[in-house]
Amino acid sequence: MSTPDLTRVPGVLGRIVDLRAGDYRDADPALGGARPAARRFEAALRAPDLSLIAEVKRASPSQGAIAPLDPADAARAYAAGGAAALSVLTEPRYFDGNREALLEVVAVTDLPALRKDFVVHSAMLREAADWGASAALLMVSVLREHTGEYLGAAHHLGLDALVEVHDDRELDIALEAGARIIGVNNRDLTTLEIDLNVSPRLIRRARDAGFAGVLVAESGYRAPQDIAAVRGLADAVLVGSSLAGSGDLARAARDLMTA
Ligand SMILES: O=P(O)(O)OC[C@@H](O)[C@@H](O)c1c[nH]c2ccccc12
Repeated sequence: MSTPDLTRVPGVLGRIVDLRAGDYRDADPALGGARPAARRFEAALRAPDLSLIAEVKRASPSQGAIAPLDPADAARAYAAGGAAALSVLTEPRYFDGNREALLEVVAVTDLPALRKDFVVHSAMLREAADWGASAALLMVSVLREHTGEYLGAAHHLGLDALVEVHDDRELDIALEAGARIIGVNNRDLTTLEIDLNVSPRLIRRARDAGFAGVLVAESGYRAPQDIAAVRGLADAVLVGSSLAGSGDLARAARDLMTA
């Protein structure tokens, strides 16, 4: 597999992916044999109502420390609060994530889990599958023209892929690559600024282009009114900070999704 040219990735995102690429520089790129596709993450988001993907997020570059969550406790609380799927940060420096967080979450719930990291090496996908994740995040802002290749690798490993975009050009790449699940990030990861109009706009564009897969609105959702803007448009919302910092994760998840 080829390595994306990370020198073109700007801002905060560029710093994070550089460090991640360093972490995996000597990792074995082999994917191993094909694994069966369970499609559990995708299936969980295909419910008639708007689904919640709740994120185990202890810190972020924009906020610093959010809450010292115990991943297993957080996963149980999110499940009790009605989440359809979970997202677990495994990036260590900026998000205080790690492998153990994902392993603990997978051990205590039946909900499908997404490995949320800055995938820049095929070994990161093999790990995601080995650790029990149902899906991995693939960021078009990082992978660019390699997105299709990484999508193929994820599928080879039996993983679903959440292919993340933030603008029109990235959406075109995701559609062309054959993504089955597309996430639209309201946050510009190069500046960390949030614009809640990005998701509805690009989700409409994807549907107008005939995309029949799953669409996820990501980042910046704090109140039921924010969620209202993507009801009937998105299949799911991905929410981290506002739930993680709430003190009562089950209740916060339930309240946020109540129309
Ligand atoms: O904490 P928020 O604003 O609810 O956002 C959650 C999630 O969308 C965000 O953590 C995220 C979206 N894409 C990413 C890529 C890498 C790291 C983090 C992210």
